[in-house]
Amino acid sequence: MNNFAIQTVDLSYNFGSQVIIKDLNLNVPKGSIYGFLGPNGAGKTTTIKILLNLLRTPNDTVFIFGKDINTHRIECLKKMGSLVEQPAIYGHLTGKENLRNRALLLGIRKSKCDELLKLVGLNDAANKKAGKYSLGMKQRLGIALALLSDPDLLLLDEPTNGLDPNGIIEIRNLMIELAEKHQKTILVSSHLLAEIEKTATHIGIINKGALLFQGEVSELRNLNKPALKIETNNNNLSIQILAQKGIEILRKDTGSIYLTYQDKTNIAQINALLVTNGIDVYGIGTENKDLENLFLDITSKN
Ligand SMILES: Nc1ncnc2c1ncn2[C@@H]1O[C@H](COP(=O)(O)OP(=O)(O)OP(=O)(O)O)[C@@H](O)[C@H]1O
Repeated sequence: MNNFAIQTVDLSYNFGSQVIIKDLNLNVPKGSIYGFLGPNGAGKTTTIKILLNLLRTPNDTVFIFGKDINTHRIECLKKMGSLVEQPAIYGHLTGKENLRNRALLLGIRKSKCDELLKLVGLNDAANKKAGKYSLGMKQRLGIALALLSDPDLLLLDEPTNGLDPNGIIEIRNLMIELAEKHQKTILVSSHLLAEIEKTATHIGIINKGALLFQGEVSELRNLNKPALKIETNNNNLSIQILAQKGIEILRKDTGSIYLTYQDKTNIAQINALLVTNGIDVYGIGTENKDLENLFLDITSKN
């Protein structure tokens, strides 16, 4: 029994001679909200297009719910809904008409459109021209269109790009509802960790086409060990004293030094060590690097 909605095996992709995706092994668990993160140009959209079979490689190794996309193309595509780049919306039609047109094409009952308008919070704006929708409303209509065929898996490429804080919260809540109440698996790309970490259960971090981290959000947080921040009257001498005792100095800035520590007792020992060596300790406390900085650290290393 395969527990992954998406699996890729050593996926690679070139545009001409430029390597865009390198040996990418994505594992997106069923039922997860998988935050696919990376700076601009990292290869997120290209990967999503490969997952949707819009771009193909000579040796595609993409499995959707355990099925090889090349040998089970239609079956795989039926399981997927997507929002990539701009949603395909007709501005001169209302939100409801946009959905009904697509439903007609796909042979889906009309009542499904009303259900979806409600689900994405566009009930009140159903009869308004979509051209007059805000960016956030357009994105939500795009998600409703992607949901028409009732796919198990949604691929959303930067759905919150350009949205104001309210629009971002609405999309975030919608994704949580879709995963928790409707058992959808969602892969959502972003270049901002802060936007994803509140929603995602799993994270994959990509840069220059290579996967740098993949795991549960808690595993990413565990990488984020807190540091002990100390301010003294003589930071250089303090560093020497600490280093002689084998304590690892993480970094220093103009006023403070940052080091590793184990627990509260250890903090007291470090303080005592400095004081007994004649150092005046002005301040000592723990500090967590925020996840955004951790993300920058990870992506700047390759
Ligand atoms: N059609 C194309 N022809 C040539 N190069 C391309 C093409 N599409 C994308 N690229 C290049 O592939 C790389 C990855 O682009 P991609 O759009 O997948 O990144 P991304 O992570 O989605 O970035 P963004 O957040 O900016 O959308 C970039 O260097 C881009 O210039």
